[in-house]
Amino acid sequence: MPDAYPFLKGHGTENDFVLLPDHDGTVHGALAPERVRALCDRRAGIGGDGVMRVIRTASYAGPDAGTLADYSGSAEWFMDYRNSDGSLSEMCGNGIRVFVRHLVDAGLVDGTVPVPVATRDGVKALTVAGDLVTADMGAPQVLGSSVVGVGLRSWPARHVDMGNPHAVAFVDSLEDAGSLLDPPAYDGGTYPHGVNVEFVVRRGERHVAMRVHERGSGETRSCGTGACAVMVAAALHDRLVPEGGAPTDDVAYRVDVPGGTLTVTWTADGRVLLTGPAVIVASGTTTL
Ligand SMILES: N[C@@H](CCC[C@H](N)C(=O)O)C(=O)O
Repeated sequence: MPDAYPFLKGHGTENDFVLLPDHDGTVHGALAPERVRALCDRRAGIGGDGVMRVIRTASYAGPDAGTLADYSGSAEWFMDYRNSDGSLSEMCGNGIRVFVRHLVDAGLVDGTVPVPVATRDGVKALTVAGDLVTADMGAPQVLGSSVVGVGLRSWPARHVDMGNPHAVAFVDSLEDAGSLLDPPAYDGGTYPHGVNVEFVVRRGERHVAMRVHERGSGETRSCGTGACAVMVAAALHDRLVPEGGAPTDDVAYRVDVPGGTLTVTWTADGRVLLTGPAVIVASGTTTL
């Protein structure tokens, strides 16, 4: 590994990421958890909710490379995503939108046509329209119910899988979840690999607001997969979509997060589309 190597910093609705270009897999080797933690450190590092290595799918040689090899024919680029604690996640909805913003800015893809990107949850298609980037997140899995807790309080939660696990709890006030410095309590039987927990309030018709405690990153200012899980839970609660079914027409919700606003659409053919801003705000070199 060189002494200094390039990085970029970007965010989507203030869910922020360090991007590490390593196109041919020659710069970083295995991305050790302690390096991810150092990069994400907001005082001693660059700061971020996660790290994304920008690597060609065919060049990735990590332990799960066998699965990803199936994707290399359909997606040139792989989003190698890590949470700020160094753990892997299958998917990151804001991250993949920032990832594609970088690919377009750098001239690595043609942003006028859908861009396929490989993730640990399969290949996603991204489209860019001005400031907005839309990720086709595929079909949600609605898996039943659970309970989450903060301190002495607990709430029923809907289990929605967007490639990664979510527990969505409707609350009276976003303040109910308190400071969220510690992870909410959850059922380890339902979520053996941990869970992202969303607290949701209604703001109006097809309009909700949320806070999130992300697995591996703590409370963040936004979570794209979380916004999708919240929208799915809200549309089911509002009976706009039948339990176990898909919408008859496209259904769209505005989802406010502390860092901005996302739009989530559940399409008549059962896919969830996540739309919002995504920007690159800095680039440089780092020795971390
Ligand atoms: N912020 C992301 C989700 C990142 C992964 C998550 N913390 C997990 O461990 O599943 C998003 O925008 O979806």
